Amino acid sequence: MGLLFDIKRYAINDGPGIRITLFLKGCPMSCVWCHNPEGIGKKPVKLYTRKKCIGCQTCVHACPEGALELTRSGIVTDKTKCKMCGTCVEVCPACALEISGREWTVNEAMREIEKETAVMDRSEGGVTFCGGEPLMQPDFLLELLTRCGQEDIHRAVDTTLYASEEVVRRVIPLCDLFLVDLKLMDSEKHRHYCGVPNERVLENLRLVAASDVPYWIRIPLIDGVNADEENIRKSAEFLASLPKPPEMINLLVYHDIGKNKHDKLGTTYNPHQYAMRAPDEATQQRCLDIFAEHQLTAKIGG
Ligand SMILES: C[S@@+](CC[C@H](N)C(=O)[O-])C[C@H]1O[C@@H](n2cnc3c(N)ncnc32)[C@H](O)[C@@H]1O
Ligand code: SF4
Ligand code: SF4
Repeated sequence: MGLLFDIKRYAINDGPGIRITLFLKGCPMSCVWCHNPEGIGKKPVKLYTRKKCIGCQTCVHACPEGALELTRSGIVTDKTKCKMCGTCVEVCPACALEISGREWTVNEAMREIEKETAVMDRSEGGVTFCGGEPLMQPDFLLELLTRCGQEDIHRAVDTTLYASEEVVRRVIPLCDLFLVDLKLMDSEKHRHYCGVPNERVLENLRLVAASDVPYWIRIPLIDGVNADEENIRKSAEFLASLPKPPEMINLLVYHDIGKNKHDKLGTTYNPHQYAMRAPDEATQQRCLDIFAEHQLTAKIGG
């Protein structure tokens, strides 16, 4: 069994071709900009969309735990009482409540993947395992990778590589492409913004680069955090020093989609008020030029 919080079909930015992307729940990092904050915790979470709520209180009366209350700011869930049974979600006439994260068997997940076989074949696409951090559920991931391999489905793993060396070594022979995030080269800053240092990421990236499996690098490009000349130059130098360069570097321009998700979770986006902005075109071009100076292929976008 594994915990998924989303499945995206017809994905065109998660690797080559048209893909189905499975989002595995749980992440050891907590990047302040994360656009999937509902995927960070290891357990299911409830999302509430205030603007959809009509205030009927059907959920309040239906909840067997008495965990819900209608307040001036809408429905509030007492997390100490809520057992995530989903009763409120089922009865809500306005679809204002949803639970993100449910258990899937490997067979169930494979059936979803197999539904996309024709599209994947036509477009030379495949399946991408994303998250959260897919390496946080290694047994589930390894089983799915094995099964997809048996069916000749192209497999990409979108990861921070923040995992044990043993897990990375087990994933390498079962994966056709790694999409690896390189968020910040300075380990202290990495810890500051993402909650953990980066040494393990860099060590595991050396392992991947020394293997036969191709990899792409993804950098969420954020002015005020990592789009400065020093960080981009250090990233380029590090990548150029690896046994095998990345096939592609995707610079993912910062967006604040996570804000809306935090509103639905009842949590605070960017609580420390860090200055985070999308870099302007001149900065984006400067970053591309630095990678080009190091004979590395980079582009804006996924
Ligand atoms: C949500 S992450 C999940 C995979 C893995 N945990 C990771 O971070 O690489 C998927 C991709 O979205 C990117 N991303 C997350 N938040 C973003 C944001 N606010 N703006 C741009 N890219 C973002 C990450 O850098 C990563 O490449
Ligand atoms: S590592 Fe990825 S999923 Fe985890 S918090 Fe950072 S961006 Fe989000
Ligand atoms: S049942 Fe849905 S619409 Fe009615 S109060 Fe609860 S969340 Fe709002």
